[in-house]
Amino acid sequence: MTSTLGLVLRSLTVPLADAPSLDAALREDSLCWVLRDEGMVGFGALSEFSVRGPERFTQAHHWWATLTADAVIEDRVNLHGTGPIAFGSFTFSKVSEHDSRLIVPRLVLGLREGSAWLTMNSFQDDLSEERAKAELTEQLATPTSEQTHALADFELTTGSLSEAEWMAVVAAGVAAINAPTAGSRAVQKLVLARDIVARSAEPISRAKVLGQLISRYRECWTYGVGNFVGATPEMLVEIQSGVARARVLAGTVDRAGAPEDQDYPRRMLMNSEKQREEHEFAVKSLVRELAPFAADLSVPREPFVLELPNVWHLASDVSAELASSGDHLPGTLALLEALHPTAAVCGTPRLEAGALIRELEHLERGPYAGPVGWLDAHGNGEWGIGLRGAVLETAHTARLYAGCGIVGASDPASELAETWAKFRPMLQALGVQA
Ligand SMILES: C=C(O[C@@H]1C=C(C(=O)O)C=C[C@H]1O)C(=O)O
Repeated sequence: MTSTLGLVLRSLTVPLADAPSLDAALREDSLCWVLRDEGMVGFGALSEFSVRGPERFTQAHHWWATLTADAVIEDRVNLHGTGPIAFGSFTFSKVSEHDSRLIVPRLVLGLREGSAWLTMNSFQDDLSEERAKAELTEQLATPTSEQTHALADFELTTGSLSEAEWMAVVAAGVAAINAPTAGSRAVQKLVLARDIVARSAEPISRAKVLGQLISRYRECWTYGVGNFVGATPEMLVEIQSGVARARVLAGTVDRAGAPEDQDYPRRMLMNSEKQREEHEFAVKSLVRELAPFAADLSVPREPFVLELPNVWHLASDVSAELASSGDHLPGTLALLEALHPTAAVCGTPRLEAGALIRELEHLERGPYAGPVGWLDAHGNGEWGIGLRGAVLETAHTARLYAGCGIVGASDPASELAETWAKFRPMLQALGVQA
């Protein structure tokens, strides 16, 4: 943990003409949050807060609130993401041995609505437009890895469980759903995940991996916070000017080998009782947790089919006007704490599903399926669910995670196949697969 007691955060945001594209700006250790070429890339860590345990959101909130309370901010751009921001990643589990963290970069290059900006943060009185631009030029001059994106030489191994063991876990989950034990509330949906490990002969280029994800997964938020990288299609919550938006996903069909038939995804998702049920659980759980914070909540009657390069998902975009108590809107981190984990990554009911995951899954999820994103000093931010990602454990090793919603009608072999479809974005970005 870095103590920032007594330090005054200063932040300057200036418009930037001739900005490089965000993927071209990525260096090996950049922070990243990009959707369709827009978003933010951060350089350097001015200040970082690391935390573990059940109070991780509250403690992170206090750190950020203290740091920004007396901040001296000059924002000449005023867009979503300008001013001082912190990138962050929180573990799925409150008992995880991985750190949750917030990182305030020294520099942020941002692009939104066609406008580019540069933010410089400091604890000294040394901010100026010239200095910020000079530091960006210096950052961009540092080379990224020479590794070209050819199919690299990788060895893939299973992580904590073999495929057969994981299918047995899914079968146990299905059995628990179909024959609930007396005395506890029955689990109706459960999300079970697994991990695989990719070892590369060559050092993995984090910048290239992120670049691949940005260019291939245009409907996904490509994130890079510390050693956690990926491209998630699921928005836990975006908060902008008092409005919260979420994109809830659940229900998946693999596109690999799918028939050409245009109607196939709709038929497989919209007309499938199992998929619709899984989706319903996820939407309901989000709405239930969001409702206490909302003055007005808008929930679509029907989901839509979201097309990604690897899979189709059932998707629902929910939005809410946040209710203020006094003159305060709920803090971003308070909202995250309430919404996480949704039934898209945990299950229904949440407590019982969580207990069953701990009992059955045999996986340290780390940051996988936890919130990942950024927040500003005014309560705005974007927090995706950390899916379709990997932890770059060493220069040569990536641990990939994927999970599936399990209901009473789930089949272990189909769920195993679904995890492979969900590993695909990272496998392709690493160069393990074409
Ligand atoms: C759990 C994951 O994805 C979640 C589970 C889904 C499903 O079971 O259909 C779909 C989207 C996500 O909400 C994952 O990608 O690892």
